[in-house]
Amino acid sequence: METDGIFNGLNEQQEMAVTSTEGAVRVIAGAGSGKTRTLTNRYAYLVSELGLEPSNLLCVTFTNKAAQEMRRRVKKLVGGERDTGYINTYHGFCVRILREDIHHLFYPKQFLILDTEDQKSILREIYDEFGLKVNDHKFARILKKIGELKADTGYVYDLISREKTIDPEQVEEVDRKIIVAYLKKQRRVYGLDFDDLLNFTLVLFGEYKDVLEKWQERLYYIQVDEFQDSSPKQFELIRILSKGHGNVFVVGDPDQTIYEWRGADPKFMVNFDQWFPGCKTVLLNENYRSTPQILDIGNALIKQNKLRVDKDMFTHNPKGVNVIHYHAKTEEEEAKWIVSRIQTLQKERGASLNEVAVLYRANYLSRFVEQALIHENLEYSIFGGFKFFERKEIKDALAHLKLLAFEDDLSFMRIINTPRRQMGKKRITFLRERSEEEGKSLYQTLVDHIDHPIFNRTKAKEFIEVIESMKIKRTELSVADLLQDLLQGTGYEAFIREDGDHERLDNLMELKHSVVQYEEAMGEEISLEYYLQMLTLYTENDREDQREAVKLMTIHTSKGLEYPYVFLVGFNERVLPNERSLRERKEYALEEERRLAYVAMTRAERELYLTESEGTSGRGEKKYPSRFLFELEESLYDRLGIIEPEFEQEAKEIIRMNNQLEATPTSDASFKRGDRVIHPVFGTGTIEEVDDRKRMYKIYFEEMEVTRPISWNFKRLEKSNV
Ligand SMILES: Nc1ncnc2c1ncn2[C@@H]1O[C@H](COP(=O)(O)OP(=O)(O)OP(=O)(O)O)[C@@H](O)[C@H]1O
Repeated sequence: METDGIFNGLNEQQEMAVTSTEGAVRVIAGAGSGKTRTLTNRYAYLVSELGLEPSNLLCVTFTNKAAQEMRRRVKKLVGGERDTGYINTYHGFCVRILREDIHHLFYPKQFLILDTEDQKSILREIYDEFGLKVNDHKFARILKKIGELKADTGYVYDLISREKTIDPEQVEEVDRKIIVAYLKKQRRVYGLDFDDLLNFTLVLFGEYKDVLEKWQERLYYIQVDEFQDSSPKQFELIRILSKGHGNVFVVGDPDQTIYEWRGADPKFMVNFDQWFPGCKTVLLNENYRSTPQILDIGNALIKQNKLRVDKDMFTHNPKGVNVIHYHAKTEEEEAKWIVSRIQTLQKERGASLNEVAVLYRANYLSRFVEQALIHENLEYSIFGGFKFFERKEIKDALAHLKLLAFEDDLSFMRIINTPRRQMGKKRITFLRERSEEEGKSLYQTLVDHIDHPIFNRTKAKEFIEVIESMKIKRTELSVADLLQDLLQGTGYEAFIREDGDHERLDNLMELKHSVVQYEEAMGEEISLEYYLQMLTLYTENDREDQREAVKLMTIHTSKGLEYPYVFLVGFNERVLPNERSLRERKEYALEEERRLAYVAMTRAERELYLTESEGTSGRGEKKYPSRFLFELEESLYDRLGIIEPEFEQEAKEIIRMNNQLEATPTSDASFKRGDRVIHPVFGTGTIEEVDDRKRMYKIYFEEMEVTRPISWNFKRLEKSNV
């Protein structure tokens, strides 16, 4: 490969970044400024021009998708079948290290990797063993606590120690008991969850200098993409590894930090020279992706953030069409407009569906667009997720309705043991055999044999009672009410609530909302069968993903991607900015939400559409346009659809009120780390941590032997003299 190929089309700054191979280099690169191109070409430069082997180059990306894309591009540039395994995510790279060296920590090289579902099944076993109810100790909360424990690497030493660990039976406090039991089980199967992968690696490097030196020696050049989203531990890993040869190259855009909520800290990017004195900085501020109109609106929005360094992005791209904001009166109108616009793009611009992306803040928002697309027979696929009607909780919920309507075995099997009713394999086999002998459905067989001793100590009877009572009410109730009563009666909704996964609960709410809307749109009561038949249209699974299709995805998934035509939909207050995040993290969240809107807008190359609608949300709240729209001068976009002046007033008033709530002067920290305090309920404690972001303390309370997060706003915390 000629140097020409590598430098072809690079601008001066990009070329400087590519050829700055020695020492520490930081590239601050704005949206669409060619980060990916720069990283890829630098890698190719190291291989083709400097003659290095890929096995000496570490290239960390943020997602698996990005790693694959990078490998593909690198292969194209350098050719051949070289091992590009060190082009990887942090987790993927840690797996490689551990597969080679974890035996030092007395774990087998074939350790298991646990995903969230595995973690939950471990928890389920523990709850069963201790006879605990999920209700009191939601999985999400316990997993969060496990995550908090794993924020530090201390626990790894317990896991790898060959001494006997604490017996969970001996632990009084229930949460801690669960956590201790979790660690024990995890160790028994040699399972490592995502947090462990990094922690084990750090402990391994901390304890075994020779292992660390081997890796330091091996990795001559290190480069990291999306560096602004690195967590402290990820940064630590890079820092220690780069101590070997000192060649570390990081690329990122602080304006695109969208993972602060889970520990990313842009300070590593912004203050990089603190750790790498004398580092070189390259600024990429020419945008190659978007039209000036798109860039202007993105710039105008991101400038509202206070915690940032301005980069003055510019572009030489020719002017395009204006950005459009479409305001609809209802959600259906919004969806219909989006779809008809896509059809217009096909007709008038010759756009292919592959060139169109629909972005939204939360997964449940895909539903209304999906239905409109299906209605118009436009192919679509969901990037990084499932189509709405293919999501587990939606299929489960609908199985309740189907069971009621058809008593089919498939629906029965889906829900009989979800939530758990002790209807395991043995009892199901019993049912199956009887059902075959008697030629009846599984459900009917269960009804007929419910008094058989095998079903003692199960909750099958309660289940049947709910279904039977619903059968009686069936004709009187609307489909929406049937669904509501079924999900409540069988405990399915509570099960999802207890799981604590907000996304799944949002999806369930959205499903209910969609049934209500459907009935309203039909203008009359519809039968259950009719509704289910209509739904098969949406659940048919005969679409091939390879075909040309509109891409639907969350903004988080869209990071790093680009599309000629982008629709940012559901651009409503409470959605973007997301209400829950604002409640939890106040002004930090507001800035992160603004960055999300910025990431969404800057995905667009040629045309950008911002859409939102009036009406009510799945939670029954009135909808208003996002405050971010009002932050933008109207000259930056064309508005279609009319916002009545009174409605605008009302919207602004609501935003102002929300704003006040968010900005309610959260008091400053009155205590510092190490201070001794008295809490009216928990007693005396020591401040372990002062968290500026969440504006709270972590306090260890001695008498109860627990650590609790306490808000800075809590007024009844007093200084203790003991
Ligand atoms: N020097 C250049 N000349 C022409 N086009 C370029 C140049 N550099 C990058 N591009 C193009 O600009 C677009 C954006 O590049 P890339 O995807 O690498 O940006 P990025 O910095 O990763 O963006 P973001 O952070 O917003 O995801 C791509 O289509 C790329 O091909």
